Amino acid sequence: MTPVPIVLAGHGPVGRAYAELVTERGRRHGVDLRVVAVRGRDRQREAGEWGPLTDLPELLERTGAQVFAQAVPSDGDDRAAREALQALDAGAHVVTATKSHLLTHWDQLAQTAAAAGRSVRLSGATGAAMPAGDLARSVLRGFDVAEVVGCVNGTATFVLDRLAEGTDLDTAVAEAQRAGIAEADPSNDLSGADAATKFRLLSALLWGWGPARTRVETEPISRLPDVPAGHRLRQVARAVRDEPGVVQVALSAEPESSVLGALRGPEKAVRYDCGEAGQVAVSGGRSSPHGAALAMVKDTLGAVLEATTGFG
Ligand SMILES: NC(=O)C1=CN([C@@H]2O[C@H](COP(=O)(O)OP(=O)(O)OC[C@H]3O[C@@H](n4cnc5c(N)ncnc54)[C@H](OP(=O)(O)O)[C@@H]3O)[C@@H](O)[C@H]2O)C=CC1
Ligand SMILES: N[C@@H](CC=O)C(=O)O
Repeated sequence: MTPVPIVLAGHGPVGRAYAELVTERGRRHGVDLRVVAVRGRDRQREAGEWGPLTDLPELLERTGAQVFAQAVPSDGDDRAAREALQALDAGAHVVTATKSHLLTHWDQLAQTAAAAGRSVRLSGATGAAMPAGDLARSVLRGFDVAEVVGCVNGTATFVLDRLAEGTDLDTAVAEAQRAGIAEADPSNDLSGADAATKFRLLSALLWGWGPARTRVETEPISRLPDVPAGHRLRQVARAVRDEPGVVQVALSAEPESSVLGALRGPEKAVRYDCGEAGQVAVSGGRSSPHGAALAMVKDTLGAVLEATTGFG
C-alpha cells in the first residue's frame, strides 16, 4: 500500500478521534492513511514529539501531505481559511469538520481547489456522521431538488426533548455538553445559527448559493409553545430552490410519526423534496465528536479514492 500522508489541524475531541481511527479504517479499504503531523493553536507534533508551530506550506511539502484535515474551532478565525487555501495550493485535498471558513471563503476555496485539481470535503461540517452533505453534493444530482428541510443541530433536538420532559434549560444544555454534542458556548446551537450554517452549506452544495450571501432567519429556543398531542417540538431548518439565498430556522411541532418528529436525543435528519423523484430523507448517523471524526475518515477515503475536484 502506498502511504497517504495527512497533516491534521486540531486535536480537540474530533481531531483526536480522527487520528485514532483513520489509519485502521484506511487499511480496511486498502489505503495506508498516516497522520504525519498534528497542529494545535501554537504547537505541533511530529514523530510523537511536540514542538513549536512551523510554516504550513513547508510542512506540507516536507511531509508530502496528500490530505489536510481540519478540526479546529468554527469561531471565524481566518487561520482556518488561510491554511485550507495553502493546503490546496500545495496539492493536498482538504477534509473539514470546521464550518466558519466555508461560509466566508466558499468561492475562493472552490476556485483554488479547481485550479489545483483537488477536492474539499465537508461531511463533518454538515451533520457529523449523517451523510446529508453527500446527498446534496452528488447523490441527488439531476433530481432537481426543490426544497430541503431538516433538524441538523443535535443539541437542539436533545434539549427540546428534555424541556418537554420538564428539565430546565441550563440542566439540559449541561447534559448535552457532557455528551460532547453542544459547543462549549452553546449559543449558536440554541439560537438556530448552527442549523442555519449547516443549511447554508447544504444549499451551496445543492444549488450553488454563495453561503456568504445567504440570508438567515432564525428563532431561538427560549420558550416552549403549546404542542398538539402526538407532536414533538423541533428546531427545523428550511431552504427552497425558488426562494434563493434564504435559510429559515424555526421551532415547529412535528408529528411523532414523521421523519423529524421521530428523532430522539441528538439524532439529526434531512428531507429533500426531489419533485418527480419523490422525497428522499436521511436520518441517524452518530451525532458526536466520534461521529464527526468518522465523517472525516469517510471524506478522507473519498478524496483519495474518487477523482473529484472542488466541492463537487
Ligand atoms: N463536537 C461535535 O460533535 C462536532 C464538532 N464539529 C466541529 O469540529 C471542530 C472541532 O471541534 P472540537 O474537536 O470540539 O475541537 P475545538 O473546536 O475545541 O478545537 C480544539 C483544537 O483546535 C485547536 N485550535 C484552537 N484555536 C485554533 C486556531 N485559531 N487555529 C488552529 N487551531 C486551533 C486547539 O489547539 P490547542 O489544543 O493547542 O489549543 C485544539 O487542538 C469545530 O469546528 C466544531 O464546530 C463538527 C461536527 C460535530
Ligand atoms: N453542536 C453541534 C455539533 C456539531 O455540529 C450540534 O449540536 O449538532
